[in-house]
Parts: sequence; C-alpha cells; structure tokens
Amino acid sequence: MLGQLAKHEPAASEKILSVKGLEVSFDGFKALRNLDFSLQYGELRFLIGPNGAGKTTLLDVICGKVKPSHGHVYFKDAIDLTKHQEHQIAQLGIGRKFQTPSVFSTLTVFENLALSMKQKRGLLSALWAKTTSEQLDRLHLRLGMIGLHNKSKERAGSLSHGEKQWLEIGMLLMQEPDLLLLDEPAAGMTDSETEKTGELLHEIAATQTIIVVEHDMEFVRQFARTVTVLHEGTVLREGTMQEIQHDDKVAEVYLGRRVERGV
Ligand SMILES: Nc1ncnc2c1ncn2[C@@H]1O[C@H](COP(=O)(O)OP(=O)(O)OP(=O)(O)O)[C@@H](O)[C@H]1O
Repeated sequence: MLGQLAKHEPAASEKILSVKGLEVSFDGFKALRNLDFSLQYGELRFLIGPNGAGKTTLLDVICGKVKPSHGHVYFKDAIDLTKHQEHQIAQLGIGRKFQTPSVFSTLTVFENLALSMKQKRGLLSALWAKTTSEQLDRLHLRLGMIGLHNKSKERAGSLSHGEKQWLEIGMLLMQEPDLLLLDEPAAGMTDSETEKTGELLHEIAATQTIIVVEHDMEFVRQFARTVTVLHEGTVLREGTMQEIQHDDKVAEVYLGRRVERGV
C-alpha cells in the first residue's frame, strides 16, 4: 500500500535538494556562511550542532521563511526555492513541522488528518465534504503509520504529548510532501515514544525524504543514517554517526562539550 503513495521514482543517486553557497545575515551577523549541502531522494538526514550553529535557519531558508542574502537552494534539480514564497514551497512538496505540536484540539484525530489532506477546498467545506474511498484509504494508512488507529475518534486535545507529535507528523503526511523538515520530533517524549518516533521516521523514509534537526544524541545514535554537523553557520562534517563520534573536531566543538556537561 505504501508503494502506491510514492509519486516519484528517481534514480537512487538523484538529488532532491542542493544548497549552494548559502548566506543568511541578521543585522550583519552571519547565521549561515557559504553553506553547501545536498540530499538524495529517500534520505533520512540528521542535522546536529551546537546552539546557534544555524540548523533552524537552514530549515527556515528551505521552507521559505527566511530569505538568504547569497546562494541558492535547488529542489528536484531545477526549482530554486529562494525565488518562492513559503506557501508556494509547501505546494511544491516541502512540509515543515516545528517543535511544538499545533493540532486542532477540539477536533478528533480523524478530523485533524482529514482537514490536512491536499485539496483546493476551504477548511469548512473540507471538513463536511464527502471523503472519497481513495482519501479514506490514505487516512487509514496514515492513522496506522502514526499508531493512532484506536484513537481516531478521540479529541486531539486529549492525546499525550507524544501522540500529538505523531498526529502532527500524520497531518504533514496527508499533504504528501516529498521532503519533510522536522524540528526535534522526539523532544519531551518518553523512552518508548522516542523509540516509536524513530521507527516512524524510518517508515516514512521508505517513500519520502526527511531532514531532522536533533539535540538528543541517544536518539541520533539509534536512528541516524547520515549526520551533518553544522558549526558557526557552515557544514563542519558529514558522515555516519560512527564517523562523527570519532571526529576530533566535532568532539572539540560539540559532542565533547556535551559529554563534559553530561548531556
Ligand atoms: N530572526 C533572527 N534575528 C537575529 N538573529 C537570529 C535570528 N534567527 C536566528 N538568529 C541567530 O542566528 C544564529 C543561528 O541560529 P539558529 O536558530 O539557526 O541556530 P540553531 O543551530 O538552530 O540553534 P539551536 O540548536 O539553539 O536551536 C544564532 O546566533 C541566532 O541567535
């Protein structure tokens, strides 16, 4: 069933995102400096680095929230995202999830997902319009993926923090984005919720591409394939977690300091 949702079958080596020479300045302070970064289809990429390294700013540029002073961000090879507005970028197939879940708490889990479906209708008509069987299939598929099938009729406000996060990921998935940008998806979760979230990310990466900004190194160690370390607005290192953990420079600027502080 998952395979039916894959709209694009690119070659394994094809890039979905290519960031070149990116620079972002806030009142003269360079939050990103000459940053190059690329991502292939189906990757689950973790972005790590010390506070202020530029991780959130990079996601903000990709989704159009922040415009760079220099550089380009190419999506699917030809589309330069720096030339598009935030809502256009969402329509092009990039979904962003912020750290705090924002679900409609008085609506049920099912209604939250139904409202998020990619459609031209307005919010109210979307809620009352008849759901087609194809849409129902998609809704049930996503409900299953996020582990909330048995809570579909419960109000979102009554869910646990972790369940709300999964619902929001499910809502993003209903938009069928090709690229998902997730900001600390496991923050504040219990150990078992964190474990489930990691498994969910791997399941999503079977058909879509994901960038995760993360500070929880245990989570990264357990679930990361490739890790990019940002430092002072640029890429310091990239590799497997194994490689990153044994890198002296990364230890000096980030991981070593975290160990010393017991984080
Ligand atoms: N809107 C803004 N105005 C001014 N400075 C900003 C703005 N947004 C970010 N910055 C600065 O840019 C730098 C990079 O911030 P950013 O939030 O991207 O880092 P980060 O790696 O995500 O950090 P953290 O892990 O703490 O979230 C920081 O020094 C931050 O203070």
